[in-house]
Amino acid sequence: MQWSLVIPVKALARAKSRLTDAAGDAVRPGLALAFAQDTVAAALDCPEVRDVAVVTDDPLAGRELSALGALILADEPAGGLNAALAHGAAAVRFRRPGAAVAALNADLPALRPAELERVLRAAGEFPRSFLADAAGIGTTLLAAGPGRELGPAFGVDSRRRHLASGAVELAPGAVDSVRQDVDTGADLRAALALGAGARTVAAVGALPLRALSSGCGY
Ligand SMILES: Nc1nc2c(ncn2[C@@H]2O[C@H](COP(=O)(O)OP(=O)(O)OP(=O)(O)O)[C@@H](O)[C@H]2O)c(=O)[nH]1
Ligand SMILES: C=C(OP(=O)(O)O)C(=O)O
Repeated sequence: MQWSLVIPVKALARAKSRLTDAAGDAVRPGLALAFAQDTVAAALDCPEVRDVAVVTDDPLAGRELSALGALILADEPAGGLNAALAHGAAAVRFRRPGAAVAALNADLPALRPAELERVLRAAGEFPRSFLADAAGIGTTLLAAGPGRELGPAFGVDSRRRHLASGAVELAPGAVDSVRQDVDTGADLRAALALGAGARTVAAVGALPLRALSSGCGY
């Protein structure tokens, strides 16, 4: 089954606030953009992915992610992450009513196409399913097969909410790169250890050395 991915990207100036100690205001927007670029590029390289729609109002993110091949949708109705995802899924299905749709976070800089392929193949077995994040508390991917509502409930403790909503928790092996979202300096070190994409590696190269030491407060 081929999937349409919906990837939400918050305005870069406000994104990744939990990385503030590791990366100050001057570099954090560039880091958030690099995460999104590496996520979208890897997603578009995955054979199970038909297309990628990015929901964002950020002009720079829109230009850069469009250049990679993503369709850019307005961040409507300006009601936060879950409203943006519901809007994105509806827009995808307006164009192709039978689409299988999956929401994927934009902060997966180590994402590998082959690992995303394993997750999406597993998702194809269920009407609605999700993948928990590396911390085991959140969600990095929520999938809805043809004819099923996405029903996004991302945010703090979303693993529990997605389970309670009836979505099946996926447990494919060897998909660390799909689980490794980056919220903190420790997450960023973990993503770099897995092997982050080229844009993230370049953006991290611009950080002061202390940002990635384990004494940065995380
Ligand atoms: N389009 C859109 N995307 C959002 C919004 N809020 C969060 N996101 C995206 O949702 C995904 C998960 O975001 P979070 O990690 O919860 O938030 P964040 O802003 O990136 O990081 P924090 O500021 O540290 O919470 C990322 O891809 C964000 O860019 C929103 O209001 N609109
Ligand atoms: C939005 C989520 O991600 P984060 O852990 O980045 O807040 C989530 O896990 O539902």
